[in-house]
Amino acid sequence: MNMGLNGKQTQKNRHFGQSLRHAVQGLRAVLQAERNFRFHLLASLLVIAAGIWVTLSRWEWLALCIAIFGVLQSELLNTVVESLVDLLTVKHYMVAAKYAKDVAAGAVLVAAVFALVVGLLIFGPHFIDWIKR
Ligand SMILES: Nc1ncnc2c1ncn2[C@@H]1O[C@H](COP(=O)(O)OP(=O)(O)OP(=O)(O)O)[C@@H](O)[C@H]1O
Repeated sequence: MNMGLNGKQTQKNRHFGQSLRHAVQGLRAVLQAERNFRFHLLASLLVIAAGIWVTLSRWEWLALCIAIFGVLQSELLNTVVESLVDLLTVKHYMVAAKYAKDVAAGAVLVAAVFALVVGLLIFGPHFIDWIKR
C-alpha cells in the first residue's frame, strides 16, 4: 500500500495527518540543511522580539508578518528549485540550471529587500522617538 520497492512511500498521501507529518519533515530537513534559512529564521525571531519590545500596532504586525513570511516562503521555494535542479542535472553544469538557481536566489533577494524596507518603515519612527526621549 502506497509503498515503493524499498518500503518507502512514493504515492500520494492518504489523509491530512500524513500530509502534515511530511510537511513538518520537510521543514525540519530544511532547518538542518540550509544555513540561509536558519539565518532568516533567527533574524525573524529577533525582529519579532524587537516588535514586542517597542509594542507595534496591529497594522505594523501585519506588515511585519507579510515581510517575514515572504522571506521564509521564498527561501523554501529556493530550496525546492535547488534540489530539483541538482536532481535533474546530477550536478553537471547546464545553462538552464544556472538560470533556474540564480532566478530562485533573486526571488529570495527581492523578498529580503522588501522585508528590509518594511522593517525600516516600521522601526524607523520608533527608533527616532526613542532617541528624542
Ligand atoms: N548544475 C548547475 N549548472 C550551472 N550552474 C550551477 C549549477 N549548480 C549551481 N550552479 C551555480 O552555482 C550557484 C550556487 O549553487 P548552489 O547550489 O550552491 O546554489 P545556492 O545553494 O543557491 O546558494 P545559496 O545556498 O547561497 O542559496 C548557483 O546560483 C548557480 O549560479
